[in-house]
Amino acid sequence: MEAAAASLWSSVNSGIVLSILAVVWTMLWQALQGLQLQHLLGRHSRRASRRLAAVLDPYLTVTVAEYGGGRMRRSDAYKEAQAYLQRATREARGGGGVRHLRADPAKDPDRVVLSMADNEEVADEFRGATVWWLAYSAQPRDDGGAGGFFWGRAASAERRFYRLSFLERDRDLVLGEYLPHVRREGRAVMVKDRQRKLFTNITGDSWDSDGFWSYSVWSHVVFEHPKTFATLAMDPAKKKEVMDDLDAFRNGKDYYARVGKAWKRGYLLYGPPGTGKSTMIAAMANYLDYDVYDIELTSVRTNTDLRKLFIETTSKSIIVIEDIDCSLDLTGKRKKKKKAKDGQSKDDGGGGDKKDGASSSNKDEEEEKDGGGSKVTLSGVLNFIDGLWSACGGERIIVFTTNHVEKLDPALIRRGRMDKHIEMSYCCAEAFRFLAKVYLGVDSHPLFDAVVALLRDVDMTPADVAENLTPKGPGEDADSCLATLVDALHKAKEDALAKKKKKAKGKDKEEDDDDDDDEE
Ligand SMILES: Nc1ncnc2c1ncn2[C@@H]1O[C@H](COP(=O)(O)OP(=O)(O)OP(=O)(O)O)[C@@H](O)[C@H]1O
Ligand SMILES: [Mg+2]
Repeated sequence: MEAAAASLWSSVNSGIVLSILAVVWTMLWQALQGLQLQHLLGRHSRRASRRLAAVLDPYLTVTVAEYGGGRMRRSDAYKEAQAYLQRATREARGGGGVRHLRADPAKDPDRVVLSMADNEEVADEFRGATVWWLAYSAQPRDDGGAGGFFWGRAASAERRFYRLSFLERDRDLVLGEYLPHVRREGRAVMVKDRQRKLFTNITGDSWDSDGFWSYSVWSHVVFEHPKTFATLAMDPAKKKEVMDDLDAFRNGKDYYARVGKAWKRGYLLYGPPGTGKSTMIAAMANYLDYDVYDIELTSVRTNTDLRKLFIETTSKSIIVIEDIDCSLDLTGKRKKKKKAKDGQSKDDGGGGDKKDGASSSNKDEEEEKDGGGSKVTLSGVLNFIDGLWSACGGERIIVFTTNHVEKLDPALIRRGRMDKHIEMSYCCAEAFRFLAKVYLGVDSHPLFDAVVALLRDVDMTPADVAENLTPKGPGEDADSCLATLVDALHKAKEDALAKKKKKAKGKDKEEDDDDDDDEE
């Protein structure tokens, strides 16, 4: 009982001391403000006040190291904390802000990435709790010359750290909620700030983002395609459907986890040349803010190489195989022919080509051994789309384009592999009106009706319509461009009629020849 009373008394005492200190400190602080010394002493006095308070309510710290656990790659947690703090540094103003910044080269050569300089501290608020982040660095161990070369620049660079300090009473809040919040927000900042890339499977060595000289199955350039859905001409209802589908995919992480599906989606874009399939891919990438991996299938030697390419793609990306029907003979006929030529039974050949999943990998190896040039097979591509490996990483969209959907093997384009089939068609009235608005800035014109009527009879691609609507010189305006389009449509109509007549004539002649043969 006595002990309890003593402890109560001591906590009351410490409460009183704390209150007195707080009052004294507030008075001192106001006096300093009055003397306009806040800017000079602000940071030092804040730190001193925290040390004072720490005597009564101890601080806990968490250190985030740039290269944690002896690994060669920068730790994700460090990168996320850095991105989070970069934003906090950008947003902090006045006395609470960081005064000493560190500038690192940015991807854009004219800019720098600003972060906290060493020994700078920034305060952050989270649900009523205050935390403090301190940046500091340590010199690396000297491991004597050669090692440094092999481990790359990272080994010789200084090691950087962030130390997070918080009050013990906020322990659960900070560890359980604030730190995950920092990582999440940091990731979002990284995604927003990153420069999107267009990758191609022409291999090369390069410095990676962590300063290592590395071999990569992909090489890239910055992705800067200007096309967006706002300038893509297609049936508005169809466009909305595609955009809604992309939104559902992007926000569907929980849904995919709940139904036990890998977080990926396949799109098949089909239609005649010039109807906007490649353009649609650029619009999708810009809409989702994803990287694009463009696979040139004829340069992929084996199914194993195709798998490697897939594994090295990152999430939040669109993987594209254009003109899939032309890239390779994916129907399995090639193999049957070859086996027939070798005098082998047909039964042990092409049937297995359509197998998917991990079980087909032995078949893949067999298939890879015969034939020359690219030996990617249908089963290799099926595996690539929805084999076990394809589930790694998540958040990927796979897009195939083709001019001849009827030529593709049904196994390749069944739902589940290519979940959404989008037909890109010839220019319709809506698409024309849209293009006229985008290219000429006109909503209506006396020639619109003529164009719309002609488009009903003639197949013209959006690419051709767009070309005719593009002013070619300073004297050209909406009137002249629309007149050019009407002429082009008339000509296309005449050509189509002439072609039709010629075809009919050819057919009649063939029938006549057949009749003669019968009579003979
Ligand atoms: N629907 C469209 N909306 C706006 N512009 C379009 C559209 N379709 C085509 N274009 C324009 O036409 C050009 C060719 O289009 P694109 O390369 O996307 O055609 P494609 O369907 O991929 O053709 P291919 O089958 O030959 O690869 C692009 O530069 C684009 O600006
Ligand atoms: Mg194309």
